[in-house]
Amino acid sequence: MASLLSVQNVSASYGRQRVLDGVSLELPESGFLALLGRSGCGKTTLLRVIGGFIAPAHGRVLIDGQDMTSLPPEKRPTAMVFQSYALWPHMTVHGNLAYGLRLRGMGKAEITRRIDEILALLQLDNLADRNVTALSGGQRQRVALGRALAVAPRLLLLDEPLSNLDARIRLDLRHEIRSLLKRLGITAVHVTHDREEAMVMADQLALMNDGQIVQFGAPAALYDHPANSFVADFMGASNVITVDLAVSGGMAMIGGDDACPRREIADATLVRAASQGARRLDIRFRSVSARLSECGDAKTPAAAAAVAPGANAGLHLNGTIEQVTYPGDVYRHAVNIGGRSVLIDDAKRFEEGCKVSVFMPFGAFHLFPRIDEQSRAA
Ligand SMILES: Nc1ncnc2c1ncn2[C@@H]1O[C@H](COP(=O)(O)OP(=O)(O)OP(=O)(O)O)[C@@H](O)[C@H]1O
Repeated sequence: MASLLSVQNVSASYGRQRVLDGVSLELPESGFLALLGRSGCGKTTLLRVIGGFIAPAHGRVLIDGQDMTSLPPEKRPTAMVFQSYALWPHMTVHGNLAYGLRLRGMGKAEITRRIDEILALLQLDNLADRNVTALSGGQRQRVALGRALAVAPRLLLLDEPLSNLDARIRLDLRHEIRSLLKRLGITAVHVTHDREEAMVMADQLALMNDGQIVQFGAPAALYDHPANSFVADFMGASNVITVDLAVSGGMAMIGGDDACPRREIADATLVRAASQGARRLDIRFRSVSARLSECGDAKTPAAAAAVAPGANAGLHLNGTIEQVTYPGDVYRHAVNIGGRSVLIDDAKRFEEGCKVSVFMPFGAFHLFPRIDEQSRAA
């Protein structure tokens, strides 16, 4: 399918600070892309380059195959929704919706028809004559969205539109915006640093770090198959244990200390990495992915099998409970494994100081071999 939006090798700087570094992406018609990443990684700058508010130092932005790179925002078929709403405070809802249409020289009758449509679509009909300063945050953001949709853009740009709203309204609006855009077949790029928001709203994620896209793909692809340790961490696998890695007889050997008893793993990627000089391995996992059992229990095969069917179908690590909290539904345990503290959720409460066995089934954790610079150079 031809791309509606094509960003080609874009770099941008503020003065001497390079903020985008060779960013490329493609988005098909009706696609919903979230630019995701920590504060300062360059998401908003990329959105502004797409909208024409910032000129890139290198690269091109194409919409429907047309080069937009040197066009100002008003000449692009885009509309932006800002975090701050950016509504005219002295105008009514109707006045705000009409503003952009008048600027575009649209006739009065057509403006009225278009606005009635938008008011109905966003369930703002009964607020048309109200001044926008007398609206709630959620209503204001709906007006801002309506104003952007009224000009029928080819591409809608959303700059953290939900971040000023309270948590409950944010959850509702996520679904409302996604289903509205899908119904209208609108193509959109959405900036957020909220992983869950990006995952539930967008079809595609571009996870950014330091001015580059580190992984691009469907939410499930980034969640289940993170390309590297950074992506895994951002996608919620924030627990990390580092163990030794070696290769022996064509098998990868991991661990070899009290926290991680030595064991073989038949994994071609690990064997290759170990052969290429990786000596350490980061094991990343989510708090919900591991199960705890008391060390005494886990030593008996029956107890281990009760923890997970097929005791060999995963990894066992040894740790000590440092702290227990109850965020709701499950107990959250801070567990010390080989000097590293990780968080593990379990329906059962394990007391502080208790020695535990931590079981992680295969598929529930991610392995990232570390190749240090010396072995890489060799
Ligand atoms: N107008 C500006 N002048 C100078 N530096 C800027 C300007 N705007 C942003 N920056 C810097 O550029 C970098 C990227 O900023 P950008 O706003 O694109 O990040 P972001 O990922 O959208 O962050 P956030 O989630 O906090 O909005 C940051 O280091 C920021 O401080």
